[in-house]
Amino acid sequence: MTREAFFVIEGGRRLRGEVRPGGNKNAALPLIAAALLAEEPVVLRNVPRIRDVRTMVQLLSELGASIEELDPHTLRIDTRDVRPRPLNPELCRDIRASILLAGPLLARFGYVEMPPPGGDVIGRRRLDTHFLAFEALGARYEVNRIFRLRAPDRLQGQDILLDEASVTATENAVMAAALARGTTVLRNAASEPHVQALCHFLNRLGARIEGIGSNTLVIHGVDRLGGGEWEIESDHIEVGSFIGLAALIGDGVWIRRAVPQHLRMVQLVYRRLGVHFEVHGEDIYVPPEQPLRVIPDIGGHIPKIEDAPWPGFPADLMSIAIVMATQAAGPVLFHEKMFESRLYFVDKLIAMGARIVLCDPHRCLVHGPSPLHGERLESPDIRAGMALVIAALCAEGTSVIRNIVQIDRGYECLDEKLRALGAAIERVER
Ligand SMILES: CC(=O)N[C@H]1[C@@H](OP(=O)(O)OP(=O)(O)OC[C@H]2O[C@@H](n3ccc(=O)[nH]c3=O)[C@H](O)[C@@H]2O)O[C@H](CO)[C@@H](O)[C@@H]1O
Ligand SMILES: C=C(OP(=O)(O)O)C(=O)O
Repeated sequence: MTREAFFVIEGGRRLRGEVRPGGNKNAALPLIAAALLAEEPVVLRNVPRIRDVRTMVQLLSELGASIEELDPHTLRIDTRDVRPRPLNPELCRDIRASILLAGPLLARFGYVEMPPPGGDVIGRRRLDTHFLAFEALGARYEVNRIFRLRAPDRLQGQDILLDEASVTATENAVMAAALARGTTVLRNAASEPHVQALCHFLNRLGARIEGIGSNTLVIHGVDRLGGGEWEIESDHIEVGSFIGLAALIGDGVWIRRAVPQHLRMVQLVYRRLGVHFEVHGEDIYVPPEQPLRVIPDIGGHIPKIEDAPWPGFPADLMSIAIVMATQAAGPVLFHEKMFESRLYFVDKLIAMGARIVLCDPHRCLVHGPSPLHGERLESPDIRAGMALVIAALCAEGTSVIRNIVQIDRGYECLDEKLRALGAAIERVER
């Protein structure tokens, strides 16, 4: 019988001290996939020990890669013995990032057959942009219950306009184009920190990618990629989550190695909720006693918080910002433009006492502050799960959060980190 894990949280404790975020999940996953392109071993440091990474590692191992854990956060990946084999459908369904195996496998073997990916249930997650890019590079594809991609002749560089700035589609296109014949120009490319990390890592292995950080990438195909090492940066979404938590119930919290360069938009948007944090070199300090108050737009208008591709406000911080808004005085409109079902979790916040109107699947109006009380909750996805943990830590009384397997997908040792800050949170397994 499989055991179920849940969090039991006693709200109302003030948090104080310091916390160190894990490596960026959405960087680790494409970097592990990119190891398939390298003809020599690669070493990845600061790899987060989270479920999604374990699944990705298992997928590569089943393909024949040899993966050694040099220390708890360092992987040495050698893919020289990888051969084209059917991919495990259950593992593919577990994570969205399994689709990231398509680009490197296509570039390396000219053929991929794979089951569809899974990932967070936050709305329909289209893959059309991935196939648009592969087709432009010369691949043919069939999409039935499984995806089949064929490019018997080497992929050929092209000038490609992506129909949306999809993160994983950009990563797949870059990996496929890195070994293509000739030059690819990838327009309307995503430029999130993890996309940039992938491009820099590939360059370290010998790829020739220009325009990193912009929305036009120029990829000069090379004949081979060698080995190399890379240190994954801290997860800016985890940092944004801790800032939110510390602003609500912190008595002074330091976040170490917090990649402040990736938090400029977060800082602007959190300011609308009256939340401030200080940057001290690579660290961030969230001061206590923040007067959480929604700052109206010029003219006294109700402000709006919406997500957008980088350098816009990250979609993965919307749920966190919504919980923050429940404790800030005044009204604020949230417009979730990227995912169709991410906002449904606000029903759980309403059950805890939050004053929120879900206007439609994409918009909700939050009017705080409202005291929250403990509830029995279920975590629908990683970020809503983290948002519910924050709400439970703010609430009066005890909350039970089930389905924390979702939270474990993206946050490493969350309960241990929170306990070290003074939170009353226990992981219970039954
Ligand atoms: C493994 C991984 O890296 N997952 C991340 C990746 O998912 P993923 O790569 O799947 O997300 P995409 O960037 O493809 O798209 C996310 C959503 O935004 C919409 N969209 C996208 C681009 C655009 O210009 N306009 C637009 O509306 C898409 O239709 C989709 O509904 O990026 C998402 C957006 O940052 C994050 O939430 C996920 O955590
Ligand atoms: C949506 C997320 O992840 P994935 O794309 O892996 O489902 C996330 O990290 O919030």
